[in-house]
Amino acid sequence: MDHSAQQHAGRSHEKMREVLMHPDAPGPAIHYHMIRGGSGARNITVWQPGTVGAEYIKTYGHYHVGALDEVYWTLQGEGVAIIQKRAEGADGPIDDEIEDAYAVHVRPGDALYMPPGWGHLVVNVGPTFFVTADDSPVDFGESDGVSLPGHADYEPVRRMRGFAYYVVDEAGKPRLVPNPLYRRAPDIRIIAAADYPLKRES
Ligand SMILES: O=P(O)(O)OC[C@H]1O[C@H](O)[C@H](O)[C@@H](O)[C@@H]1O
Repeated sequence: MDHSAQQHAGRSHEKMREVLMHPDAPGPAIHYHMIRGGSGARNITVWQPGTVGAEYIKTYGHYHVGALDEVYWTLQGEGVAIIQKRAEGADGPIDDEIEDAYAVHVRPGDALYMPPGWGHLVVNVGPTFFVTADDSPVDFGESDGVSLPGHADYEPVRRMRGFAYYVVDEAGKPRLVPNPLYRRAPDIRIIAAADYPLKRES
């Protein structure tokens, strides 16, 4: 089957306003570009450089549905990944209580593991396009499988207007700003990829 005409999508500023620190700040029409080939051919994501109301351009962010995990390989540019785990309540995860979180500085050659259940987004903190490859699956049978795949849950992120931390530009350097809508989140710092402890179990 030739899916090449359906393989790409862009995340619009209108959609991103749901999760921005400053939703009314101006931004590029498209924040990032996605090309999906699935776990075999890989998915490629290209972030625009720049900021929106001081916040660096980022992906929307999502939690995986079910036990799906994912690896991101940085191909070009400089990024910060935010990975966060919600507390578990009697009725499932509690969206505004983050039990554990990491902010990881990534550069070309770094591979970053996103474990099942952990939410993840990635921010472009450099002056160039930021480009990654990843191995999450794609289903072209879904109505919007490239832009909004069924294995990703965006709703908790929309409700919380983003993740527990926004990554903002402060005099040319990334700084974490807590999202005040979260009731609980660990106090974290940006760490190097070499110090990130989560790994795929083989
Ligand atoms: O799904 P979003 O939060 O918009 O983030 C976008 C990215 O997320 C996933 O992890 C995909 O596998 C990437 O290929 C995609 O480009």
